[in-house]
Amino acid sequence: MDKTEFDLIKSYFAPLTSNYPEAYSLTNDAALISEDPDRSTVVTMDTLVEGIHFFSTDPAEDIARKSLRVNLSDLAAMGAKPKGYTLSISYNASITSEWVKAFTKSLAVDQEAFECHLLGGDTVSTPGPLTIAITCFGSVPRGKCLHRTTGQEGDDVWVSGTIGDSAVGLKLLKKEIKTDNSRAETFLIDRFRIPQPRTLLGIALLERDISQTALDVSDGLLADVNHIAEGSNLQARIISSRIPLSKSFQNVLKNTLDQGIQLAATGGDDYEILFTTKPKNKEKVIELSEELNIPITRIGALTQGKGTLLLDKNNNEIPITRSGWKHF
Ligand SMILES: Nc1ncnc2c1ncn2[C@@H]1O[C@H](COP(=O)(O)OP(=O)(O)OP(=O)(O)O)[C@@H](O)[C@H]1O
Ligand SMILES: Cc1ncc(C[n+]2csc(CCOP(=O)(O)O)c2C)c(N)n1
Ligand SMILES: [Mg+2]
Repeated sequence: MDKTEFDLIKSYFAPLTSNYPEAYSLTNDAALISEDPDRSTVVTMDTLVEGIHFFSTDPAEDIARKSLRVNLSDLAAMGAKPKGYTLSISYNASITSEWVKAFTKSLAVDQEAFECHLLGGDTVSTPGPLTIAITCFGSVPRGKCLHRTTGQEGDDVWVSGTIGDSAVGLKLLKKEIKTDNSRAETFLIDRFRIPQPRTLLGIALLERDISQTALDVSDGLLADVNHIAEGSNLQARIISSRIPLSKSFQNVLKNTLDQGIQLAATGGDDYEILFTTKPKNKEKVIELSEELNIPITRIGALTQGKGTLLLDKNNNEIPITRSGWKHF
């Protein structure tokens, strides 16, 4: 690294606070967050570690986007509007100032797109892998948010976007599978590297009272829906044929689609919103899907019982050995 930590902060990080005066251009020890009496602040954090969450060969721009966007996805799952974030980077010896320049340039673009600002952070060195930790702040109407524990018996289970693209993108990057369809390959790898937080969907679900129960799919669809099942003391019944798969996913896995659906249901890194609603809200969900131009698919329901079942067309349970990512 040819710059000191103070040079990095001044050259690359301070400009990211330019639309947030209470960060004082990173010249103080900390920043302020002014409170709005009508809103509650939502806070979440996610840490990304090289080799665990991304590859050292991923472009700096994509590592930046992924670090911020996985946090924005958590805010969306709470129904929150993004506001700002703090950023801690543990640099190892392979990181150059050119890398930091590309990383912060990409953050600037996302800040604009998602209307959130850098508030502060921390800069350290590490003998270990590059590690990026972001704490993100957002806001909701005072005291109101989407929960994991409020599912009701008879609720429909819905999911945004398509599921499983990232898991296939990861397998392509790891060369565990191959395809000669280069357009599909690029699409799937982009889905792995560049999550699309469903910010407007989360806000609309909460503010229009369409749903009170949601989370974002990060570990794996079945593992994550099970948080809602467990938290709500109910059983989630997911119909395997209803899980939305992209054309690229289907094309690349066309010879092994049965295993492919299991990969989609458990692979993780989707960053789509999974939510439940009363069946009477079906039309509102369909209207919202059209308004936001995001596919939203009904994939199952909550019933009396325990746990999460993946069901085939004949309502028989499909056995699953691993429902999602586990760090240990
Ligand atoms: N080390 C920790 N200390 C305090 N709270 C934690 C810690 N780890 C997780 N949590 C809290 O536990 C809850 C669940 O966190 P978890 O990381 O499993 O969910 P998530 O962030 O939605 O998933 P993912 O990390 O896969 O995106 C959150 O409320 C989170 O703030
Ligand atoms: C290089 C590489 N190998 C494997 C994966 C898969 N992966 C890692 S963590 C995680 C769950 C979400 O993380 P967390 O629970 O920490 O938020 C998933 C699906 C990846 N993203 N990158
Ligand atoms: Mg987390």
